[in-house]
Order: sequence, then C-alpha cells, then structure tokens
Amino acid sequence: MSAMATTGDVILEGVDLKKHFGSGGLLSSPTVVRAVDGVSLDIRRGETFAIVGESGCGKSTLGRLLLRLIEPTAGDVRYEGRSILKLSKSELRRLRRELQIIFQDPYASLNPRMNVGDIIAEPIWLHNLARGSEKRDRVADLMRTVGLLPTHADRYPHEFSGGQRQRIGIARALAGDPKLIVGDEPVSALDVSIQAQIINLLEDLKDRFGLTLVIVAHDLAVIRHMSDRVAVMYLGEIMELSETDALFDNPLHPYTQALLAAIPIPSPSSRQPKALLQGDVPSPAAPPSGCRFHTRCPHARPVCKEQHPALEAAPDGRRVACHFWREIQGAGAGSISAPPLSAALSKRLALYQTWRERQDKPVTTSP
Ligand SMILES: Nc1ncnc2c1ncn2[C@@H]1O[C@H](COP(=O)(O)OP(=O)(O)OP(=O)(O)O)[C@@H](O)[C@H]1O
Repeated sequence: MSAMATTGDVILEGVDLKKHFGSGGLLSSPTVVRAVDGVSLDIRRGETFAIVGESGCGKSTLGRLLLRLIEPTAGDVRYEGRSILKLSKSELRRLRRELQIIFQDPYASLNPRMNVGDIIAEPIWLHNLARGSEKRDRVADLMRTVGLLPTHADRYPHEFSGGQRQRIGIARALAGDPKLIVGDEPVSALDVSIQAQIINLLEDLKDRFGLTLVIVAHDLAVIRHMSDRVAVMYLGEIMELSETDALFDNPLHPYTQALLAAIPIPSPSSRQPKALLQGDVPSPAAPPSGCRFHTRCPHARPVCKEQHPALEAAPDGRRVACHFWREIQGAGAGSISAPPLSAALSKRLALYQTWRERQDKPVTTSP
C-alpha cells in the first residue's frame, strides 16, 4: 500500500452518476444496460483509489465517466470543485491534459503507425507545451523516467514487449503533466513479474509527481498492495467504500467478504475456500430488485428482495450498502472472511517487494 497519507482535499467527485447504455436492435422495446446506476464517490488528492468488482459490474464505465470520456445519462462529475459537464472548449482541453488514462492493453491503445517518440510527443504537441529540441529533450526525459531507453524513440510499438508498451502508455500519459491518472486494469494483461515492475513504477511516479491514481482492477492482491481506499462495485452500484486496510481486515458487506474469500491460493497443496460466489452476476439489463446482491447473498432475507439498501455510514468513515451488515458482523462473518487470504496475498506481495527493492537500479531493458 502507498505510504502517502490520505489527507488530501477532494480532487474529483462523482455525484449520483448513471450510465445506461441503450441498444435498440430489432426488438421493439430496447434493452437498457444499467452499467453505472447511481454512484457517488470522492477521490482525494494524492491518494490511490481503487475500484474493484467482478467482470461487467461497471468499473471501466465508471472510470471513463470520471474523465468524461463518455457522457453520463445522469449525475455530475466535479473536478476541483467544478462540474466537468459544463466546460468551455479551452477548459475541456485543460481537463484532457490534467486527467489521463492508461489502458489494460497497451498495444491496442498505441498507434501502430507512429514511432514511440511521436506517440509520447503527441500530447506535448497537442497542448503546445514544447517545440523542437525542447520537445525532443522532454520525450527523452519521459522515456528515461519510465525506464525506457531514449535511443529507442524511433522504434514502433510492435518492437516492444508488453511491459515496455505499458511504459510507453505511461510516458504518454505523463507527457501533459497530469494531476490524476486512471489506470484501467493497467497490469492485468501482463505477466506477474512484469506486473510488479509496472505497479512499482506507477507508485514511484505518483510520489515523484504528486499524482492521484484511480486504479480499476479485479485483482485484489494488486489493490491491497497499491490503494489507499477501495470502492467495491456490484451491478453498477457501490456496495462498500473503505480504507484498504479496514476493508481487508474486516470486510462489512457480504459481497466484499465473498470476493476476499474467493482469492485463489497459489500453492497447489493449499485447500481452496468453498465457492461463496455462486452463479454468474445477473444481467445489468435486468438487475434484481431490492439489494442487487440478494440473489447470491448467503445472508439474504425477504426484505433484501424488496428494499434497496442505501450506502450508509459505518464506523471509521466507511460506507456500506447492506440492510444487515451489523448483524452479519455479530454472527461471525469470519467463517467466510477467508483465512486463506493472508496466505494468498503474502506470497504475491513478497514478489512485489522483491521487485520494489530493485527499483533503485535504473531499468535498461531493450525491446
Ligand atoms: N458501449 C457499450 N454499449 C453497451 N453496453 C456496454 C457498453 N460498455 C459497457 N457496456 C456494458 O456495461 C456493463 C458494464 O461494463 P464495464 O466494462 O464497465 O464493466 P467492468 O466491470 O469494467 O467489466 P470488465 O472487468 O469485464 O471490463 C457490461 O454489461 C457491459 O457489457
């Protein structure tokens, strides 16, 4: 977890955000996918904020809404206190420079016909930040900063490995001096050893440049290692929002408990926890009534089918959307809050630590 204290002011705020994708197709009544359905959150300057949940729960859509890469169906996003939905052209340009994104698949997000120097230089050129030799120096600096050799600036994306392509994407994101970067599954397409390098790079850059990071991920080990706070999403809603340590030490929501208990154990001799998350996530086009998790919740009671739980304040500044979180704690949720968690994580985190210790040495990998 990042060493930085999470005491910053709010840099980015989502207010009752909704994104409903409509697909008319051949049907007379179009299907509406409620990808994000009433999410409010605030992200503090200088923190690493994680958004976690199973596939299809709306994490990426929320990440894109927060940067206004897609328009919300309803709600608002405020950057440094101002709505980003009502910006002038010049304000929108500034927003595009200050809020950046890096993607899961760096290859798909890099123009294959541009060399790496031009890819990294593009935001500098677009935002008129430097020209000529100053621009070239800046690109070389950025390449060194992310552990690439500036002499490789004339090479093309296909000449680099997956990890190096992610470094190119990060250099490009840094080129406009951003304040906040959203990483949309930034390491999930990479080998574990390379994942650790990229995670460490992001953490170092965050400290060096005073960045705020929003990490969209499904890998809880990555999230525990990197993030200060976590929002757990299910079917377009936040189920629990908490400081990372508190979430992992004592998850309040049954969905968080089940997610943590389902972390696979790396050792083949270790016993896997019994499957707690049975069945698939229901369709976001027809979410269950009441609490959206009730169809898979081991603690569900009749009221859960009827009444939608609000995201209410719990101790330690946490928030949780469950009618019965207090009773569940009292009833010994420990039976499903996974002793295997520490075994699974400690092995992965030891690996990260090893890589972290190597970060003092400059990376001089060649493609
Ligand atoms: N452009 C789109 N048009 C229609 N439906 C979409 C669109 N983008 C996303 N969706 C749907 O919205 C829901 C949420 O998708 P989203 O990609 O945000 O989830 P996710 O949690 O990031 O999943 P994953 O981890 O698999 O990327 C899914 O049901 C997805 O199919």
